[in-house]
Amino acid sequence: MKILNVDQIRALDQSTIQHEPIAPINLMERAALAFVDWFADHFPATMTTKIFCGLGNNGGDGLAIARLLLEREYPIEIYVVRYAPRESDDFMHNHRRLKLVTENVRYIELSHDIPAIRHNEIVIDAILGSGLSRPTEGIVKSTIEAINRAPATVVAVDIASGLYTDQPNAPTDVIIEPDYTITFQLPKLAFVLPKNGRYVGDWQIVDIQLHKRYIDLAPTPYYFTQARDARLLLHKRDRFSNKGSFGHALLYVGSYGKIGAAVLAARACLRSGVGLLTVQVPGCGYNILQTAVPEAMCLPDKNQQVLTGQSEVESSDPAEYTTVGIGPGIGKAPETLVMLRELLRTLKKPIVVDADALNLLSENSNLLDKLPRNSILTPHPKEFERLTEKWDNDYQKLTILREFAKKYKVIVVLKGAYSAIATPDGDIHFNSTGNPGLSTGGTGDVLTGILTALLAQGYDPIEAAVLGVFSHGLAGDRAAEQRGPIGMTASDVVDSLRWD
Ligand SMILES: NC(=O)C1=CN([C@@H]2O[C@H](COP(=O)(O)OP(=O)(O)OC[C@H]3O[C@@H](n4cnc5c(N)ncnc54)[C@H](OP(=O)(O)O)[C@@H]3O)[C@@H](O)[C@H]2O)[C@H](O)CC1
Ligand SMILES: [K+]
Repeated sequence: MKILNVDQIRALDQSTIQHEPIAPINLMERAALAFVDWFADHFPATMTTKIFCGLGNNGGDGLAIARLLLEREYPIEIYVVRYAPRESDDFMHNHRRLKLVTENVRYIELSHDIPAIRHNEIVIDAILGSGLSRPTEGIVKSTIEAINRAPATVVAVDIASGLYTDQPNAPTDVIIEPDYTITFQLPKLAFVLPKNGRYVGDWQIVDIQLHKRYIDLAPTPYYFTQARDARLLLHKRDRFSNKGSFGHALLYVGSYGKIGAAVLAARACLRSGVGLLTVQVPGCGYNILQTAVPEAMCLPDKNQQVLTGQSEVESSDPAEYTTVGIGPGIGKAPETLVMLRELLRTLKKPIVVDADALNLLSENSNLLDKLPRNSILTPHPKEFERLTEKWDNDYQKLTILREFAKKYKVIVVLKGAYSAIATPDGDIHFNSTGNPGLSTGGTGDVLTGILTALLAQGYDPIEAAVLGVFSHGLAGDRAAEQRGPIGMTASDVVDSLRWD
């Protein structure tokens, strides 16, 4: 699913009006109805609902929502925040329609007009939407502060008032802090950025049938991966396939004290459909790996403690494998750096690079140029910062991320809530799955195993990254259902992987 910018959203609105065709006021009615359907599914008609409307189209939505909720017999109190002399046409139209069914519309011009809000009430925020053009001030700001102080449940219409759709807010900006945001048709870039968490709450998209062809043709670097997008990427298995059809992956993982990382990555790789798996671990990991993961072949490194790439048994030529994953638990020993350097010198096919392999790259940045094209790097924000530079805000971080992926022609999975996957073409795919339970040791090793398995099976590297990150998050969501987000472990994530 695409994420469009404010100008495109406005143009999409116009395109829908022209091509459907539909009168603007009827489109507003459709949006209001979609909101009210969601609202009625979540809150009973016994709860007092205070709705705060601005003077633009977001406020117009609010007035239409108020009328529709009155029809459904919700006890509604309607407040219009009169911050300017002019209202939008569709606001005025809905104002007139509302006045036909109720006299009960109050106006907030001064602070003392702001009502007290109690804890068992619901607030609907329709003050400002995607038309925000400057920081909130005056009576708008005071109303938002009063709503934020109140103990009520707050639901934002389209986007929290005061939050920019696709540009950074200043730290001093006053913005609604909703429990829910019900947004129209498309996700907004602001929703997937970490600093905005409290200004978004639990967000959901409602479909208002905006012009599909416009959306299909609109250029954007930003995408949001949902289940239906991920499902399209999944390769079907041929009935006559054999284990040779799904590649042979090599994992360079583990060091003394961190063989668990090797086990997790190996298990995840096997649970993600790799044909054959060989795991190279330091000598000390041999018995552990062979016992814990009998499905994998094991190459014990000559060195007992760290990886050097030299094996006890036979010399492993990484080029003979379909792909390589490197990093989980490997540490940063000088011998391991030599191994990484040699790997990057000789290998020309995409690999997966994680954890200490990334830290070795940031300490030896001349190696970045040597990364095979379309390799997948999986840093968390601290690792990414070490590879690049500090950022001031989430938008600047996205710019740095895109530039890095373009410059080195690699795919970067920046891990976190809504992991951001940057491609060498400059696109960013935000992931929709996952939960705070994934913030536990070993889940990154699991992701490396998954991505390595997908590359081994011949997935296009961008598709491997998008699908792998989605499936990892989904497994995390299943694990959280079973164990709860606090009790779940990385092993639970491996056990929850499913590919259907
Ligand atoms: N496109 C869609 O999918 C649909 C959107 N709908 C709803 O429409 C809003 C966007 O409506 P719009 O009128 O463009 O914007 P707002 O309601 O946010 O308000 C704009 C007016 O507010 C002024 N403004 C901007 N910032 C501030 C501020 N900080 N304080 C006070 N006033 C502010 C702005 O003034 P300008 O000087 O910038 O012109 C405007 O006067 C969208 O969010 C949806 O809720 C639909 O109804 C259906 C389809
Ligand atoms: K709003």
